[in-house]
Amino acid sequence: MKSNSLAAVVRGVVPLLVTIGRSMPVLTAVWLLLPLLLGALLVPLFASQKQLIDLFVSGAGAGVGSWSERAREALTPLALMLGAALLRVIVTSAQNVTDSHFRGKASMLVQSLVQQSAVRAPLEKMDDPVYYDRLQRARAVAGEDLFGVLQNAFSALRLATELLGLLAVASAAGPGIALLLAAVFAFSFTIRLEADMVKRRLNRDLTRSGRESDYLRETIVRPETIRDMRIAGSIPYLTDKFAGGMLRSLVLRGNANRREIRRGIASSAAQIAGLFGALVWMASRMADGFMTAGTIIVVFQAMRGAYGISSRAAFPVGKMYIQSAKIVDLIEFLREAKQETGDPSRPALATAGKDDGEGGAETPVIRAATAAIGRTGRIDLERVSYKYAGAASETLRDIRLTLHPGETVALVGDNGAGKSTLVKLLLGLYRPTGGRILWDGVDYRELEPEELRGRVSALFQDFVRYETTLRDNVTFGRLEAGANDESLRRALSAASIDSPERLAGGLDGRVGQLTEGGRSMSGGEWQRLAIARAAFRESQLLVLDEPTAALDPQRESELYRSFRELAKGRTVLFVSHRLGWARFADRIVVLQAGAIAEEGTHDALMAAGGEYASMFRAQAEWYRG
Ligand SMILES: Nc1ncnc2c1ncn2[C@@H]1O[C@H](COP(=O)(O)OP(=O)(O)OP(=O)(O)O)[C@@H](O)[C@H]1O
Repeated sequence: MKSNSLAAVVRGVVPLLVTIGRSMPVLTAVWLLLPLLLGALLVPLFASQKQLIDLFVSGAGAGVGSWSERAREALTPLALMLGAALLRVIVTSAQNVTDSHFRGKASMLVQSLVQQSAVRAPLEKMDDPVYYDRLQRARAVAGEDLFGVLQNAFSALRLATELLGLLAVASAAGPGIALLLAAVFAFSFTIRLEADMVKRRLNRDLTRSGRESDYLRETIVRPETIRDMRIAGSIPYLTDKFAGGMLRSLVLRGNANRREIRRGIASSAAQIAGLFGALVWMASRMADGFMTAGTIIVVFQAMRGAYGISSRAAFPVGKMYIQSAKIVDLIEFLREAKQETGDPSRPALATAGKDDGEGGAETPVIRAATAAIGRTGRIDLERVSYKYAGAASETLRDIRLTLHPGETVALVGDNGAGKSTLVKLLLGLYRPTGGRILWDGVDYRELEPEELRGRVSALFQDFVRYETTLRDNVTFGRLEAGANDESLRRALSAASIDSPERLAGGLDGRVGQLTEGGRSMSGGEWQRLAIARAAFRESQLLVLDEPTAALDPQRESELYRSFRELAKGRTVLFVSHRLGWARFADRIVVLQAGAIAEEGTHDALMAAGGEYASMFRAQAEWYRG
């Protein structure tokens, strides 16, 4: 067993319990204390048993003569024994109820912590495969493994407190007996745990290699395989391979079983020797009049109880060893996320310039900036550049661009030119790695992220399909304001959905296949819903990244007709490869390999005969051809 495994269990489980305890201190305290109480109750239970045995078996009740007198004398220990036994039953039931409640709530809490960490993380993080992978692992551990980890931690705690109670009982015969019991327990437990771990690892390895055996077992007897193998003369090779694999796993399992049996024998021998030694010693003390029969019997019981624990505890502790690495991973993920994003109530937009570890607390600068935002809605990009983490070169270089209030700008360019990246910077989802973006002269870094979020809306290429009601799909665009049916219908109509009844049986009709009776939708219908969602936000800047990619020509022209409605009173930036759309923009910006190649109206760019003109002619030619 690796020496750092126990450290990993402690490093994982303790901070996990601290994290949970901070959010639900009472429930955690009760969850931890009930097993302690159960262990402590063993002491009066055994003490009263000892008293009763001494009273009736050895007649040790000094000065007590008749049976009736002894019976009277026995009332107190009897009441104590019954009381302790009854209390243990009650505490056990309370503990079972608390345990399942605690585990359910704790699992919910940790899952929500992981979710909060993910939604608050700067969006650039999602582009980092290492982070994304860790997030997925943390999500899986919080969702699937945590329940089991807490169950094992609870079993281990319960057995540990019971062991402490039994040690306290054994110490009635003297500290030497308690020490002997502790030493035999430690020996038995360690070797049983080791045997358990060896079997677990073997099972894990055999599950992997077993997949190949399963595959061969299935494949070898298929007619097409037999035909193929006969022609190739490979029958003996595959059957030998299968038999060899099976034999190997049999040998390994046999070795592990024999090892477990040897460990079991060693453990039992140590336990019997311990028990025998203790009995001999106690009997000799009894002969000297220093020990009663009651003490010997209860200590004997305590020792047997502790030995039982040594084999029962191997299972939950062994499982925790296996799970500890995942829990350490989860805890580190949560810790790092907290350090990076601070206060959970803070936003998901990139909080550039607020990496002060304070989670972006509101400062006078930010307040003043927020008050200034939105007076006119002019957006300036000043020498903006952007480089993805781990990328060899910059995706955007030296972008200088102004979006005037109410203007419609088309952003065009080849695949990979950097259009979507520019969109994310404009929306405040990414922070520029060079230069700055200003809204009415105020640097994005000084703006309150919620304020900025309130002024922008977007439709992304990879728009989300919310498998809920039609109404939710639209109102998710602006949850804070109450939505009446009329405004919802207006937004739907701007996305060329004139009849929600026809689409999904009404505003409250369900869409998607998640629930029974949900209307399954085509890609284009989902896209129109996403457009309606973006339209529903009363934003100053509307960004549409390929808004028509999934639409058929009929829907596309319908959307074009409602586009003016969509653009009314706001600045619109849209990205499209269909240059027919760009023709109607106030201005066209052509991006080429991360830099602005040209800029102007359709007519001006066509007259200039540059990149845009050649792209437009190529597309027009293609349609004509
Ligand atoms: N997460 C990322 N990490 C590294 N490079 C990236 C990442 N995302 C995009 N890129 C690279 O940045 C460049 C610009 O990508 P972007 O998606 O902004 O281009 P685009 O103009 O929108 O392309 P398209 O027209 O195909 O949608 C591409 O070369 C792309 O490979």
